[in-house]
Amino acid sequence: MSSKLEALQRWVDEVAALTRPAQIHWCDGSDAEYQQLVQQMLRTGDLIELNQQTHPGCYLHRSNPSDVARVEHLTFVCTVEEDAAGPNNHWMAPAEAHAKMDALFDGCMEGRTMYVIPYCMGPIDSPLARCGVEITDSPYVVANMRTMTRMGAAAQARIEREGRFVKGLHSTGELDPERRFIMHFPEELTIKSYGSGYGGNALLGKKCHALRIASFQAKSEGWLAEHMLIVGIENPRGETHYIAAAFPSACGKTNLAMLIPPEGYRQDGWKVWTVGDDICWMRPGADGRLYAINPEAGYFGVAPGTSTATNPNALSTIARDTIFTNVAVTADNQPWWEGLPGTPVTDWQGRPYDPANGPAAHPNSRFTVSARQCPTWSPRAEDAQGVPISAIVFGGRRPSLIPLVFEAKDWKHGVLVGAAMGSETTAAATGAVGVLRRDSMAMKPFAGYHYGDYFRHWLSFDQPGAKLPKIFHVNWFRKGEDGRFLWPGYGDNLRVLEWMIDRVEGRAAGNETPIGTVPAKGELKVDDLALDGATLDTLLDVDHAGWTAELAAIGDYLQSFGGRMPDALHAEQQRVAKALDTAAIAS
Ligand SMILES: Nc1nc2c(ncn2[C@@H]2O[C@H](COP(=O)(O)OP(=O)(O)OP(=O)(O)O)[C@@H](O)[C@H]2O)c(=O)[nH]1
Ligand SMILES: O=C([O-])CC(=O)C(=O)O
Ligand SMILES: [Mn+2]
Repeated sequence: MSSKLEALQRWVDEVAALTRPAQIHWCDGSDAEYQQLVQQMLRTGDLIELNQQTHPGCYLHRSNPSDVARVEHLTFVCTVEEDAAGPNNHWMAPAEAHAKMDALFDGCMEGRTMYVIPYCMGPIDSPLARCGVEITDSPYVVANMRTMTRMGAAAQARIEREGRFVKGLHSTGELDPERRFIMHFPEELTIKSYGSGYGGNALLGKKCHALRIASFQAKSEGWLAEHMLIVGIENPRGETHYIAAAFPSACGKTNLAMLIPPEGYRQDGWKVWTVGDDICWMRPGADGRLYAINPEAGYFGVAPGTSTATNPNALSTIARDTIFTNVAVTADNQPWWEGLPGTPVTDWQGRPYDPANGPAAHPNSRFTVSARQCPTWSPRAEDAQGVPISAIVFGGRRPSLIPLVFEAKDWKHGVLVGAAMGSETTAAATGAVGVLRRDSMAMKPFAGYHYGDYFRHWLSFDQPGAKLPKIFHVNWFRKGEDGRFLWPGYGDNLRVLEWMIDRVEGRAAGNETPIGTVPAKGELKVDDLALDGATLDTLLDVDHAGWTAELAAIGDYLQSFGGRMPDALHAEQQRVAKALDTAAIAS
């Protein structure tokens, strides 16, 4: 055994001494191991078999009804210095947090199996990839980690070679919301999560490692760990542009990453390639461009709303070998959620379906599935060097004001546009839904350090010789007075992406406004859409009075981060505010 593996063995021994499991299982990631876990979970009721004729290899997991989403109020970043975590995080002193967590973990695995999961985030041979080991007492977590990461022997070999890994300790505990904490120790590359079995709280490779810990590492190592999808758009000439887009949780990343081009585009030969649907790690390459990998190997996607009309690619992806969490089931035992045809008979809690109890599927019900099952899976997802990014897109759920699309003037403006992002809250986190909040770069719940330092890090990529992506902002969620979405969305979002690519290629002149460049008349290809001229005008309108108020609110928001907020960002906010003033005087 090498000395590096000893560090891992020592930590596993320490954890075992604390949690006192009946046995320890080192996961190898094999098919046989997965099948064994499934059989075991079918026996214990952790998994329920779905209709194997229609959905081979598909199972349902019903979680505790109090444990169905991320718990942002119980999620902490524990840095030595409080200000390093910033006002965007909950903070606890590391010693206090360790003491609190170790008391919870004390003896918590008695009589149970402790699983040791070596995993790699990113292609196993990629210099951009990073490894971790999750220790858990949940077979459901093991099964999901196998789909979501490169888990098992190859990851362990890389860990032994590198001698460096993120330590993640997890126990579902008693699922008592009063005894539930998700703690991050970025300076120690350590995560401790107790009392929840839900995805974002328990699959530690995902948000805890690949976003909170990785963003902290990325800051000192010169890269970016972001809550972004990565999609390749291939035009009829065979040229592919890769676009990375940050939308908050349950705001359309999976859907955009898998979009199916509108009929006319398909006939013309447009193709879409899915590289990632949730997380993106990017760094500058030798040519000055940003190169991105998807650290994940699977999708943990939102089920409700997924249908043949909205996301047929996702539906084909999840037709087999998928774990569904908190969906409803039909009379013939098929998974069901709002948006699908057919009728549910059993709701997500296993009760006979009664509309009086609310939706049949939980609004944050999810599917876990291998990325390779997606019909548009891009082989470039395995590219060790990553894909070059042509455009970065920010967006959120904004029922008013924010146009369908606009382009930032330059990188600095783009960082402001990302910092200023706002969105209505969704069911992906516990708490009220539909409340507008700032969610800078869609990283409010995930930036592992002070937002002021984070924006400074973003600004630092603007170096001589850098060939940075153009930055855009989109809003698929603008509503009319009747409360309905003005823009058809989904596949038709390709029309907006095409305009972005035209801007990147210098083919579209655009229309400059104080907040950025919007498509000029005729530049968005919407002729074959049932969209009247007035609606399109509304979608692209820049309401100066509304934007003046928005810029003031953005200014207050930036101020709230105090002295760590870079002056350049304040200056940029003032520049845009002034441009709006000047335009108002001129008109
Ligand atoms: N109106 C409208 N709804 C959309 C659009 N794209 C996605 N949605 C809906 O938004 C919800 C969430 O979409 P996802 O694509 O799963 O969200 P995500 O950003 O991947 O979410 P996380 O996995 O939580 O990070 C689903 O119910 C979709 O149907 C769109 O273009 N227009
Ligand atoms: O983390 C999760 O549980 C799912 C997810 O992608 C998000 O909430 O953004
Ligand atoms: Mn997400």
